[in-house]
Amino acid sequence: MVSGPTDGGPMNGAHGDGARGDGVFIEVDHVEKVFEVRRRTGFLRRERRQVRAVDSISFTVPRGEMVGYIGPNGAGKSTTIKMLTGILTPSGGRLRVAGIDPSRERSRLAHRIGVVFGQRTTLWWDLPLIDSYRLAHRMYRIPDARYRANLDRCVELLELGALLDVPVRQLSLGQRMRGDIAAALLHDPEVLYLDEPTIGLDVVSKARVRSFLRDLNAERGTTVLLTTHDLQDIEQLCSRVMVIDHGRLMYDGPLAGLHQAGESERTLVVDLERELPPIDAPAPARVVRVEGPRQWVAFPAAQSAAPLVARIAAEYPLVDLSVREPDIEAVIARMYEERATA
Ligand SMILES: Nc1ncnc2c1ncn2[C@@H]1O[C@H](COP(=O)(O)OP(=O)(O)OP(=O)(O)O)[C@@H](O)[C@H]1O
Repeated sequence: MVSGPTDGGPMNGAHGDGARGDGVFIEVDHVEKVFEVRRRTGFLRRERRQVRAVDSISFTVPRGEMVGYIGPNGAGKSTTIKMLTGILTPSGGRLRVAGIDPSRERSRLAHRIGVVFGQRTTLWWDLPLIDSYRLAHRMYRIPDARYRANLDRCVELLELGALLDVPVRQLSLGQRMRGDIAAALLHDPEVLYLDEPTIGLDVVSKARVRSFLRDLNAERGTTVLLTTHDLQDIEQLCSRVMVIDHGRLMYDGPLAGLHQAGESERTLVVDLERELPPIDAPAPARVVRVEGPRQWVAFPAAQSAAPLVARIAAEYPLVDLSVREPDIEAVIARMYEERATA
């Protein structure tokens, strides 16, 4: 990560090979992963079943982009990341990272990628944090000057100075996560896969991790693929988001477009002078909640609020009103619901 563009580091395409001429760094073309699962169904009986964890997914990621990869539990996110790192071999389709087929040349690729799994650590549990970094130094054969520069920068930006001599098992979750992120970056990876990097962190630690990732991407052009259940991670870091469900890509585009894709709604929060029966709103607008004199009227996000506001103001004893934009959680929940009932 931390090599500057002038010190001969790998940033700015200095690797030369790999990324296509058009800047595409990750290529996923109709990739599938099918697991064979055996289930006991009786005393000596076993049933074989296939789980299609990833179902003909295609996308490309250009160098330097930060992309969110989201979906409900069991959607196929981790399986995709495991195929991108070469841990798993696809059952079908074509996959390239920096021009490398991950499962065929896993160790060659390992020098160019960094991986952080929020729920597991790659650090040595009983050893002081610094020992895991020394090990990575040797394992990845990082040149001494580069290692020192990268470590110094990570220590400074992730505030690890006081933690280097502390055994990993004594670190808090947030401290360990920052330690893990540093470990993944010491060898200057061009792409960083982050699987739930802010899970379980408090607000301050989340902010610190997000700000570090933003800087890393802006300064070093590191490509980032981010899997998370925390949609604020996506809102604050990614201009593009991919939504996966049941192994299929449901949406790939800018965050703003998700609202449209989810056919989301806005809500008019209406304060009346007194408690009244639900407002008679013209369809498709409708009252979705009533609490004393306050009522919530949902209407399509693409529609102007003005006619609805004018009508309510003319027909009801209005005290105050405000319009609430849909939050991304609601939009995505709606997308999942629609798919489940389709
Ligand atoms: N090694 C495996 N053997 C059999 N089935 C598996 C295996 N790994 C994953 N699966 C199944 O594949 C599907 C996708 O799992 P995956 O872990 O990729 O989902 P995910 O989106 O990462 O979920 P989560 O958010 O819960 O981590 C699930 O149905 C899961 O049970």
